[in-house]
Amino acid sequence: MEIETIERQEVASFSTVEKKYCVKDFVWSKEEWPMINYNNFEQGDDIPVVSLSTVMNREKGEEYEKVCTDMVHACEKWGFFKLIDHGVDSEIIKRMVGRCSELFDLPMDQKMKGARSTSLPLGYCASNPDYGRNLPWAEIIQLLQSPQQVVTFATKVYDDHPNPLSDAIMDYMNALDGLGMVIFEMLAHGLGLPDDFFTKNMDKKDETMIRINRYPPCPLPEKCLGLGSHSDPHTLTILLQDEVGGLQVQKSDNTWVGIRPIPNSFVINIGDTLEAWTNGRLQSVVHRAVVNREKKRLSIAYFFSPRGDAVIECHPKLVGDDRVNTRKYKPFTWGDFRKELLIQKRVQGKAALNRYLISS
Ligand SMILES: O=C(O)CCC(=O)C(=O)O
Ligand SMILES: [Fe+2]
Repeated sequence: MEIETIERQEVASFSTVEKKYCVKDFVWSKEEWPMINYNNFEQGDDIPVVSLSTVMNREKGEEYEKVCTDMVHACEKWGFFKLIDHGVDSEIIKRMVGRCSELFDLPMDQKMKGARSTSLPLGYCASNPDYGRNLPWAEIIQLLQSPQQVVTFATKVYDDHPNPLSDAIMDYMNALDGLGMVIFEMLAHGLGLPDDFFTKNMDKKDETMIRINRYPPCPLPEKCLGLGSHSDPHTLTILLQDEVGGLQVQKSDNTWVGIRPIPNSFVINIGDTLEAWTNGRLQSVVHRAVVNREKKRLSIAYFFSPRGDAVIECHPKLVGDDRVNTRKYKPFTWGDFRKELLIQKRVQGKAALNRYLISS
């Protein structure tokens, strides 16, 4: 089929009663067209795989030290690693994936009952109209780690209470919270900081957010993106991706590499806030999601955040070591940083974090 004909097609998976989309609305500017396919993973196979099998429920010995160091090295070099043997109950994951897929398969008018409001980006959204041009080829649900908000959302969509969707989401969030605290402690330990350096700021969960992304098959994947290039602004992301593939990470030479999905694993990546908190030691790396013609894809990103009043200031141990001998970022609170993010329509690259850079 001619490209022009494809571009004129209506996109049923994103169109609502109020707004009809055609493929052309999702075409990105040329510089952003993905040059490697969703299922090209070879270049990304160097991204480290970390296993927790030898550290879960064990005394903290030599093995623990080694895995902490490996984790830190992965985050210094790549900002990303794959986590296997993570101990999260596979039933919880299966239920979460099942319930979320069911939800995305519902008719649009039912999903729109849980639509996000204009003031707060929480709830269901078909693509992301805030982007103006360059619309993401994705349906997105964003919710805070708040049982009340999750129940309200699920009840709006399904009109019933109690509800298997909200139970699945809450169980998943709670399980990932536990895993996240383990990772934060290991990163702090591997950096030579007190183990609770990060976690002591994470006692409140309501700043933590989940984003569930579903990418329908796309008739023009060479000109569209599921999610444009961005870094995650929060501290740490635990990402679950299904077996399809589509997550790509930008290397320091600006080339893109695909992350091969491994069954029963998570992808962990460092967010901007943790980069600042570690004086740039751990890298928040730009990534994106590409789409494909044949298969729908599901990914679930869980973004950890500290309390709003937590001051993001690196530990003195990370200043003046042999790598960095000055402080790179002004201290800021997560609450202030979050406010900045809400004002921006699209987070592009690391513009938000760069505001706090101390110019040298
Ligand atoms: O779908 C993916 O693999 C990436 C998702 C992502 O980067 C995000 O939600 O921030
Ligand atoms: Fe992301």
